[in-house]
Amino acid sequence: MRLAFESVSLTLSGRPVLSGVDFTLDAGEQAALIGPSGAGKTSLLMLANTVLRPDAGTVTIGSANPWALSRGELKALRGSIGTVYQHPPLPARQRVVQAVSAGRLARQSRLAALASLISPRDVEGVEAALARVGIADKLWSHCDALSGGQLQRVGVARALYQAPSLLLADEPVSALDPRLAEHTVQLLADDAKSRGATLLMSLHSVELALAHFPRLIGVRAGRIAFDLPREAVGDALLAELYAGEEGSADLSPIAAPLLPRGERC
Ligand SMILES: Nc1ncnc2c1ncn2[C@@H]1O[C@H](COP(=O)(O)OP(=O)(O)OP(=O)(O)O)[C@@H](O)[C@H]1O
Repeated sequence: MRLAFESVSLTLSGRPVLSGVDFTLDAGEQAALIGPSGAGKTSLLMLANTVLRPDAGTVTIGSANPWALSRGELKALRGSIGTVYQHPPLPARQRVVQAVSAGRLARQSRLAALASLISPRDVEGVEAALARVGIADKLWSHCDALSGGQLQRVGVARALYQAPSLLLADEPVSALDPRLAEHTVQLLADDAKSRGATLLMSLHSVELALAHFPRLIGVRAGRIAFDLPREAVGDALLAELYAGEEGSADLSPIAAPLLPRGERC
């Protein structure tokens, strides 16, 4: 599914967050969003999944402007967009099987969705998605009994189960150890590729972005700083992108974003 931003601007609580954002991902294309904390990566992803509405400019998903659609059409469009959140918004007492099943809710009638929330119908399918992220044993656990990393993997399994045409991921591996992070980014990239889905993923790790994505979009202070094939993203460009980040003076431009979020704040 194609995703296009044209001169998109966003203001939140009276504060300009994004301005003049232009880029296009063709159907099946994959790109990583990188940039310093507070640059606007999450906001951009929330515009792409229609959680936020732009103040100016146009977001086009497939061939549709979501904000020109009827309620029913918008619901259908949202069903074809999957988002992996850094902190998956899962109710504490919900069971993992229900959380993952919910990935397909938007595609069901209201009645079927309600019934499946109470008693998931495709337990095998959900278990298979959980197995892909290594936590099939958590199928019947409550979400509040999981670690942060396990919760992130539930969020990934939910997106895999949904199999959306446009997959958006916001720091989906920030709570995972390096080996699991590597595996999970590869899993999402392979899954999107095998289905011809479009993938846009924000990452603090420039190393992961360079290793797994053919195209990198750098965001700084609410603007696109660069949008280039990975071969063209060198140290000087990265140093400029992350200039002023705490600790960046002591670290190579590549190493700085590799540090876990908490250690950079
Ligand atoms: N609801 C809000 N009201 C006002 N400002 C907001 C709101 N949400 C985010 N912002 C601001 O918008 C800017 C962009 O935030 P955003 O979360 O999109 O950045 P980010 O690049 O994803 O950051 P990080 O890498 O730390 O997650 C930040 O300066 C943030 O403080």
